Parts: sequence; structure tokens; C-alpha cells
Amino acid sequence: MDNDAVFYRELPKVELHAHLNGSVSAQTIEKLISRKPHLNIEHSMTAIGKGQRRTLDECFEVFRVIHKLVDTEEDILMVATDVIKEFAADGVKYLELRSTPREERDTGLTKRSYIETVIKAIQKCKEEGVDIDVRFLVAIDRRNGTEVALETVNLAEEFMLSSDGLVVGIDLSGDPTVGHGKDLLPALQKAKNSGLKLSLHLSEIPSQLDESDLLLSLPPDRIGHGTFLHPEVGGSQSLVDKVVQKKIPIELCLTSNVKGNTVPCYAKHHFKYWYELGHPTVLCTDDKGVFCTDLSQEYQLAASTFGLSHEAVWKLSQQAIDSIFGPETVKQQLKEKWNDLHPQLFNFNFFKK
Ligand SMILES: CC(C)=CCNc1ncnc2c1ncn2[C@@H]1O[C@H](COP(=O)(O)O)[C@@H](O)[C@H]1O
Ligand SMILES: [Zn+2]
Repeated sequence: MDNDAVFYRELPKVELHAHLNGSVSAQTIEKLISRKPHLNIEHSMTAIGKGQRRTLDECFEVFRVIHKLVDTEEDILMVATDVIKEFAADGVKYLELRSTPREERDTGLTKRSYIETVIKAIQKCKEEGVDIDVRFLVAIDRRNGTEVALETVNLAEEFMLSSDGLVVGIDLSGDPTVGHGKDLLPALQKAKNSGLKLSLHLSEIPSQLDESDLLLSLPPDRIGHGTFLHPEVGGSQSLVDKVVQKKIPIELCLTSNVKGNTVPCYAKHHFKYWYELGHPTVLCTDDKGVFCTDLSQEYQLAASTFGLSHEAVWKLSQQAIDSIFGPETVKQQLKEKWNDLHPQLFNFNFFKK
């Protein structure tokens, strides 16, 4: 590993947009494949390698394959534990993991047990002393409609109160070409009223102006992607104004958007637009397993593409702390951690840039 790569790995980082089953590493996939040889799944079916690009449909097909491999309590526990440890090894100090509790017929687990299993993995890593603070966002798959969304919110509300602060919010995700946000609005509003934070995938594809406008009226506490919000790509100034006025942080996932073909190339990624506006932006991985990346690489990629100095990169990772859903006390602890680690990263000449 060259010095620059070491800098990005050592850089303390906050990861706020990571789907559990999209984050499964090649090593963990190998373990799952050996547990289920009868499925005839090969690793090439669960990841999109360097230089490859896929349509959104093809990407969502990858999740279907991974879900076949991850279909028992044991699998979910292993996957969540491995993913948390991998983020920690990559220098992530605070992680918000999101995952969709699936139907019982898919996993043999109720939605409640699914959530409990992810929580168990988080607690296990904590007990083992893994150096990372992990929180959980319960995900709503937009494809599943109003009823399931409400059921998910009710469960998340229960766990927000009983999980010792581990469940902090709701994620809205799933195939953006399916369903409409208006059907999910009551569930999202209920979640918000009960104190759950909202991170919503928004304008991930073009022509969702109405839906984005509607969902922004909640307003969400963070936006996932927001690829087509700004006027240059068919969005609108009024959407941008709303996001800016309400200072809603945007989670940006460079590799995911380029490999998923919603952005033509790294240089044209909307990171540039929002960063130059001085708007709160947080670099994230989305699906580190599927897109063969990690958060260090995403920071390095943003820096090399947009000419950011190490100091600017430091600021970006430090400012991400303000966008977490964890409590104020955790924000303070993280800020102290960043201050403690700063000299280590910047006092060595070989890191200087
Ligand atoms: C297709 C593509 C470019 C993917 C990246 N963008 C995404 N957009 C919307 N939902 C997503 C995306 N990536 C992952 N998800 C959601 O996360 C799920 C996988 O993680 P989990 O089972 O919830 O633990 C997917 O089934 C999907 O519902
Ligand atoms: Zn996502």
C-alpha cells in the first residue's frame, strides 16, 4: 500500500450510508457459497468489478442473488459481524448500518427477529471491543408498499425504545423505478413524529421531481444520493433551494453511482455541485461488497477527481460527524477522537501533500 492509501485508511471516517446485504465482502461471500453449494452461485454474480458498469435492473438482480445466500439467522449474524469488523479495519469510527427486515418466507425469521439478529451482531462487536460505534437504520423497501412500511415503522419505534439507542432511524430504499413515495408518506411521517430520524433515497433516477418535492416536505434528516435534484441534470432550482434552506445533508456514493450508471463518470459526479455550494455532503459506500470498494477508496477517489488536499479531506470527514443520527454526546466523543488523531496523520512528512 502506498503512503497516500495509508493516509486514507488511517483517516478516521464516518459511514452513514451502507446497506448490510450490499456490503458483504468477497471473503464472506466465499463462506456463504461454501455453506450453500447447491445454489450454484459464483462470486462473479454478487459483485461488479473494476471498470464494469451495470443497469439499475442488473444491480438489483445482484441483491436478489445475495439474498438467496443470506437466508438464515446464522447467515445474517455472520454477515453483520463481518461487515462491522471490515468497516472498523478500514478506519471507520462510527457506522450507521441499514437493512431491510425481509418477509418470513425468505429467511425463516420474523421481521422482529431479523432486527434482533442485526442488533445482536452490533452488541457482539461491542463486547469484543471492536473500535467502532455502530447504529442501525431499519430499512423500508419502497417496492413493498404502504402496509409493510407501516409495519416496519412500528417495529423500528419499538426498538428505538428498547435497543439502548442502537436503532436510531429509518431508511427508504429499494428499486427507485417501482412504487411512489406518496404511498409511504404516512408511515414516514409517523416515524418522524415518534422521534426516528429519516434518511431517504431521493432523486436517484431522473423524473422523480414530484416525489422528491413531496418527500422533502417531511423534511428528511438526510438524503441518499440526490443525483437528479439540481437543474443541470433535469432537477429544479426550487428543489435545490429546499435542500439548502433546510440544510439537509446529502450522502454521496461515487463508485455506486458510476457503476450503477446514473452518473456518466467520476468527474461529472454531483459531489462537485454540492461541495462547491458549501452544502453538508458525506462520502459513503452504499454497497461496498457489490461495488468492490471501501470508504477509504471513496475518499481517495473524491480527492483525486476533485483535487482536494489532505486538509480538505480531513475537514470533509470531520464535518460528517455533524450529520450522524446518534446523540449529541456521541458527536462530542467523535470530535475529541478526531482531534486526538489529527497530529498522528499530519505530523509525518510522508503524508504531506
Ligand atoms: C442499483 C444500484 C445502483 C444500487 C445502489 N442504490 C440503491 N438504491 C436503492 N436501494 C438500494 C441501493 N443499494 C441497496 N439498496 C437496498 O438495499 C437492499 C440490500 O440490503 P439489505 O438487504 O436491506 O441489507 C436492496 O435490496 C435494496 O432494497
Ligand atoms: Zn443506498
